[in-house]
Amino acid sequence: MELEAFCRKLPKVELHAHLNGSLSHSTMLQLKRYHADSGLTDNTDAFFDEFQIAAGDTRNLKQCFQVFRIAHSLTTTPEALTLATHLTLQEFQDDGCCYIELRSTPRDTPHMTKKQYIEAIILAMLHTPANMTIISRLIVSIDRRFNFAEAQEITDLVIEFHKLYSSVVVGIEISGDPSVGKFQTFVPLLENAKNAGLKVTLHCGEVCNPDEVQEMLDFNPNRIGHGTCILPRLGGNDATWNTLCIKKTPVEVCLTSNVNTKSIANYESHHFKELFDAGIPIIICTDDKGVFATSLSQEYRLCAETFKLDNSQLAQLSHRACLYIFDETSRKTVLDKLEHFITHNDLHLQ
Ligand SMILES: CNc1ncnc2c1ncn2[C@@H]1O[C@H](COP(=O)(O)O)[C@@H](O)[C@H]1O
Ligand SMILES: [Zn+2]
Repeated sequence: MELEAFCRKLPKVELHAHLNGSLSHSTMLQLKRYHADSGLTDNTDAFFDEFQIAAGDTRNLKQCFQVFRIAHSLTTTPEALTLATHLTLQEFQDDGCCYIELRSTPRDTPHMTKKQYIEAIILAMLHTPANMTIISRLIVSIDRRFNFAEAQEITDLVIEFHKLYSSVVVGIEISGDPSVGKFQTFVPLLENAKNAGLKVTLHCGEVCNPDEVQEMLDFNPNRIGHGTCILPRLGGNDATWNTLCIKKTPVEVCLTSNVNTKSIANYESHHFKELFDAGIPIIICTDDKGVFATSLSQEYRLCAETFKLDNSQLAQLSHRACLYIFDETSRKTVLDKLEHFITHNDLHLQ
């Protein structure tokens, strides 16, 4: 089987995907049509094409955070959010993804509150179109630029919704512009969420800030995203790298995102290699498949091509990723699917 086809067929789990960053060109067009049909204002025409990166182009992180506003102006009502969620889940399913933890930052808009924002995604996940088999769960995001009160409002909502819909709302995370805000602001809130049974993942080391990386690893999150500036050669230090090697905190690796935002110079020098060799759990993810014009199967293919992995090793990566999904009750279902694929394709796990 061709590598591209294999990567698409391989049952995969997506554990790091921001909803508004995952909107494809076609989803955005459908959202624009919904706006037109509903008589809602749509002011995205002038900069619509800036959202998805052009082939071969890069964008630094700061520029990246500007383009999310384009998607945000198309997801301001519960109906638009439902449509965006369903279309995005369908695309992940079509790409061979069988379980996804989608994450999103609740926003107050002229048409809904933060509470209605979260509720709309939960209901969209509970009431998927009939042909949808992908298992979807929600991680609620806190933006680093939020002050304590704003972050507390979101944490309280997540805990409340986790009690009501524990099968859907599985985690909380910190994201947003890494040069803004302080991790320590959110620690007491994350502790509360943890105590309420939620899992925690953190965007960690997207920019050089070894003190914060150390604080994050010492917090013992269930997973971290990116983990770029942890190795000494990438702006971390011996202490941060040693801590990661000892704790073996699972890392959500987003190759295209890291290279497109210039966090990493090129694929060959990506820290995947060191993480892999050190036996640190790796989960291949997309981050923002809409913004970076990628897909989960493309990330697996890139990984195989860059680091010379064979099909069994790719299956092993996907298999191992299943161990770190937040919804433990879905783990067996997902593993069974993958093991069935492995047996029927003559692949071998080590
Ligand atoms: C590229 N690396 C990244 N680093 C940090 N945060 C990121 C990100 N990519 C996306 N986000 C976060 O996700 C939001 C968009 O989705 P939602 O509105 O939440 O669904 C962005 O505004 C940012 O806060
Ligand atoms: Zn991210």
